[in-house]
Amino acid sequence: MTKTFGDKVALCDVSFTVPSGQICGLLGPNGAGKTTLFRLLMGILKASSGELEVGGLDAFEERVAVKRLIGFLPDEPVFYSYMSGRELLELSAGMHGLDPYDAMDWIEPLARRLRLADDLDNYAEDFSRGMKKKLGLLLAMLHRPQLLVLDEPTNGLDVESTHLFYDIIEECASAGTTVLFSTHLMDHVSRLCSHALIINEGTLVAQGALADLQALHKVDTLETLFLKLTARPHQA
Ligand SMILES: Nc1ncnc2c1ncn2[C@@H]1O[C@H](COP(=O)(O)OP(=O)(O)OP(=O)(O)O)[C@@H](O)[C@H]1O
Repeated sequence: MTKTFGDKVALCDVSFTVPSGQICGLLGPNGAGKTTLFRLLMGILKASSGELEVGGLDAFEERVAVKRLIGFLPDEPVFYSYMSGRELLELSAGMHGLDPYDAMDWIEPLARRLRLADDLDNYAEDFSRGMKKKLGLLLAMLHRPQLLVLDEPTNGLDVESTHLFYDIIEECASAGTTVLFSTHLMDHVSRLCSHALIINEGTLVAQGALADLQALHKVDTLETLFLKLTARPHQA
């Protein structure tokens, strides 16, 4: 699958699979194409050539159905300014055809674990960056999607919240949810993920189980592997 913006090739012949029920880290330097890949997965963008499927459905042509399979946390979640966190969750539940009371019964314990429950009745626009990320995760998980797609999920989270966030993601994966998340934090991927995709300048340079990738490239750490596969010449 290839995605161009005018003359710019953002993703070039990228072909990948995310193993079901696993946590997969999407890594790449700034501008590598990670957010573009997520926007293609969500049907926000259309591939310039090739295909991208989610659960056997075309990510663009069948994007309404695909959105039922995916929970997406954008890097910078944006909310309606006049709605509280709770109202946003209830609205989202309705859009997914869920009973809002049942949905809140399932999501409120998670809000409590993330220390967000006491703020749910405040306007989401007034939330701090980390609080917006937490609400974004709850919105992504609300309809119990098969695939969680998280764009730099721990950006803006404090240390304790990062641990709580990852605990929840690991529980989702244990329950069968597939997780794909982008980050620049190699140690987080090493700790959390079984698999990784590495993109460099729009090209997929590695994909597979972390242990296999490190053995294949004869490196001890993911960071060394990343630096090896994404080395670029200095700018003049
Ligand atoms: N709408 C667009 N129009 C033109 N170019 C774009 C557009 N969206 C992305 N690009 C370009 O595509 C490339 C990939 O961008 P993308 O945002 O996917 O990178 P990224 O890996 O998410 O980067 P970062 O780690 O900095 O968030 C960049 O060169 C970017 O400038």
